Amino acid sequence: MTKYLLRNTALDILIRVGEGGGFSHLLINQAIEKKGLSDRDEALLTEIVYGTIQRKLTIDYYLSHFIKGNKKLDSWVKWLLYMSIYQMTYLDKVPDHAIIHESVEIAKKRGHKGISSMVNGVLRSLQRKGLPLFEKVTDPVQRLGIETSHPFWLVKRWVDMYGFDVTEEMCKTNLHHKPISVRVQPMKISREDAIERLQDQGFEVEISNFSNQGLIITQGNVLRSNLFYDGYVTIQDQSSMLVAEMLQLQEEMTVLDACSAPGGKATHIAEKMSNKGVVFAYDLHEKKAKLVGKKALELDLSIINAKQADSRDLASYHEESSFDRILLDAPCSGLGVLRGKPDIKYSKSEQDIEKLASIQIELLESVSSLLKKDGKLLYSTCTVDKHENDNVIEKFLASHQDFEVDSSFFDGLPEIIKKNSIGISKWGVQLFPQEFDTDGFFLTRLKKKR
Ligand SMILES: C[S@@+](CC[C@H](N)C(=O)[O-])C[C@H]1O[C@@H](n2cnc3c(N)ncnc32)[C@H](O)[C@@H]1O
Repeated sequence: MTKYLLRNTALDILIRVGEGGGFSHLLINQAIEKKGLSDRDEALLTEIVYGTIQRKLTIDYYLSHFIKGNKKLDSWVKWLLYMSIYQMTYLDKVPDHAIIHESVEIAKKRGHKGISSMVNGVLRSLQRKGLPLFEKVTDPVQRLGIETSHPFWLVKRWVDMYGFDVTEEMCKTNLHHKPISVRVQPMKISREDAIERLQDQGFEVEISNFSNQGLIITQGNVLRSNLFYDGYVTIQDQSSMLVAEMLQLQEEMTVLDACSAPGGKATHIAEKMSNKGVVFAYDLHEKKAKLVGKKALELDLSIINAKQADSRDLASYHEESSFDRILLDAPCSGLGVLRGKPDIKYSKSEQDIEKLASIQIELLESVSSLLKKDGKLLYSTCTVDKHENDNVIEKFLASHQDFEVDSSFFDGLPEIIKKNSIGISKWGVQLFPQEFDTDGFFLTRLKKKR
């Protein structure tokens, strides 16, 4: 594909994301499949789209110094400028004059001469004058938001919850790539053999401290390895691997995974049970529930019973006290996964967080009645927000005297977390992305006393 076409494709994706017409990771995958891109083109397309979205607010601040007044730009022109400024500022491989030339060509084809001259003028004056300084922004919270491209409300919320320093580190970490980690399917291959085979194929691999099935791939695209194709390893963030590790699973248990799609944790649970027992895996959406079944098949796990259901109504399918273990990996705002899904930081609002917190409580209330006495319930989210994490647990426990936080949960955490985590509270563990290079994630384990 020519560089011109590649940038045009990137622009199409950015415009659709900007209009709320899809998530960037899905649109990129669609484009890659449809256009059959080479590895290099795929990497550049991904870099331009993700990078531009990831830095959107910072770039908008830069742009505001070169387009004065309230000049209203068409959405496609704005994205073209964002995309061009991203490449000029953050990518060294392509010279500025080539980026400007192609942007002007795109502007000519999509618009008219006036627009292409304006694009040319803006990009050339940015090239000539250089980038404006952040020091001009005097409020530190606002400055942090602009510098790291996070919306003001979110930075302020995090500063109020966790303090300025933790927030600053988190925002900075969110701008960088996260290493890919995989989970080995232990019934098909040992971790040692998987390491050897991956290394033989040229991958660089490290062992995870979070799970004895976990590996971190520091070099190489594991999606292209035959171990991945053949279901010997599956992609999973290390923080998510902690969930099944902390559920104290045994063979022949009856387990509920109330919010299970696409099935990362349900399959891990089945592996921990050596595929003996039963895992009921539900999801609100039929299509998504099917993904869980598909994933179980890929990993040769037969004890997972994946179905569609609203887990707030599970009492109509299962009797009270029927599960040894329950996982509630709740729907959440996803503010812990901004490195992989940068669109989330612009699409979520404080009202969404309120709504999600009520759904999380409803789900907890409903599934908790299905837990056996002495059973364990693990609650987790991939977000960094007290309202959806600590506060949900606190509220639930205040009205459910028969439950408590299982104190042995904290003893069982990996040493690295026990020694270094800044997010341990009496309600559970908040992992920040900067701490262990994982997603931002919350988990805790509750126990039923009577
Ligand atoms: C965080 S994701 C689960 C990820 C999954 N546990 C895994 O490891 O692959 C939350 C899931 O909850 C589902 N969900 C949302 N509301 C639900 C409800 N009321 N009942 C059941 N599932 C629900 C969503 O469709 C989404 O797939």
